[in-house]
Amino acid sequence: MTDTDTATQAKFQRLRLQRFLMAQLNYLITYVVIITTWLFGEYHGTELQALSHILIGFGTQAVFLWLLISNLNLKFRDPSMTVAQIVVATLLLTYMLVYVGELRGSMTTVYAIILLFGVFQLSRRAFVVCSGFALACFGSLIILEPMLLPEPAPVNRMLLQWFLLACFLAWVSMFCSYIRDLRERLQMRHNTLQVHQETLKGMMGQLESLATTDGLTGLLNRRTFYQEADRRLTLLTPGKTAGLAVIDLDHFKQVNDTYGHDVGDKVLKSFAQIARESLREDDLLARFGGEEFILLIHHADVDLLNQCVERIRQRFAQTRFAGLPEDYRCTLSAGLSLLGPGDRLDERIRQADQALYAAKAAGRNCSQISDAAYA
Ligand SMILES: Nc1nc2c(ncn2[C@@H]2O[C@H](COP(=O)(O)OP(=O)(O)OP(=O)(O)O)[C@@H](O)[C@H]2O)c(=O)[nH]1
Repeated sequence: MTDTDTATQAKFQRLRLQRFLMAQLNYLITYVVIITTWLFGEYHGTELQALSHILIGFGTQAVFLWLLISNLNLKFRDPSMTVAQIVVATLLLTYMLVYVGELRGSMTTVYAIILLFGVFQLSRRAFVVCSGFALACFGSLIILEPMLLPEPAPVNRMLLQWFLLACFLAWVSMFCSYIRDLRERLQMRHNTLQVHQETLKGMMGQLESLATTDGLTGLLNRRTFYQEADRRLTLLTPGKTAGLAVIDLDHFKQVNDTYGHDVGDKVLKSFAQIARESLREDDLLARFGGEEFILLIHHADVDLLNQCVERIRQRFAQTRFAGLPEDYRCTLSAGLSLLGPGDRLDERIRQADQALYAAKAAGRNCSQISDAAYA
């Protein structure tokens, strides 16, 4: 089970416990009714019956609480145990109604309150079955009362109460069904919104990627390079330098003209891959334009910068590209420079560019270091 699953499960368990505790208020009301009717001599049963009702109530609720706290309820098909809790509460209420005499009429509404606990959990069918069960329990009173009490209530009154309860529960069922529909619609709307939110997030990510990277090579684009390089320049501490290299593929026009633009694109993509694989994660590599690339290595001196560029140059010069003849080798030239704290980026790029021209003039497939790097 993932951490998210565990968190969700814990959240639902908390909700179930909250609902259970709320139901205890209902029980409390029935205990208060039993005790007060008994105190006022209105309770038609014995003390033992009154006590047994309260004890059964405490006992059954203790079992539910234990199941919830020990997470054993999670093993059930319905971990909320809604039907079981409704059945127990309905039976206990019926047991109480036998003995509360005149209060019976008003206390029948508690059946509806018990059913309300199932409004979000029970299916429409289960809700109707639970309502039917409540009616059957109350109906059984009409049959059993003459056997249980010496002075049973008049049958006509009992039948009328049963009929009123049936009407009331039918209304509650309809109302709960309406609430459930409303909730389902809200849930659907919420789900749709969530899907839209995910899509938007994805699109934002794509837009960001489009705005910051070069579509062909996947490297950073020129604008993002400037932003990030400027930021890194401000982080340079006195005495430290960053290495800057402008890299240009040699005779690239020839590749395009002879073997086609598609092959040229593949060479550009391969260069990006080779260069990225030859560098560390935090080295900044960007496509500067056309077949020109720019590299910034944080905390590098001339030697380190030279080593990095040489690594790329040699690997690139040894690579065979699909679409080019077997013995055709592409090469690159590079101009190197160093950046120190307080330096102007565009000025250093211009110097690296000049060094690149020098490398081209020196026969290509090599790198040159700007004199300014030694200053
Ligand atoms: N396939 C492809 N070619 C590109 C792309 N961007 C620029 N180019 C080509 O790169 C070539 C650059 O040519 P030049 O600037 O003459 O340079 P070069 O042929 O590499 O010569 P030197 O730099 O002097 O070695 C041009 O033909 C551009 O069309 C691209 O995205 N894909």
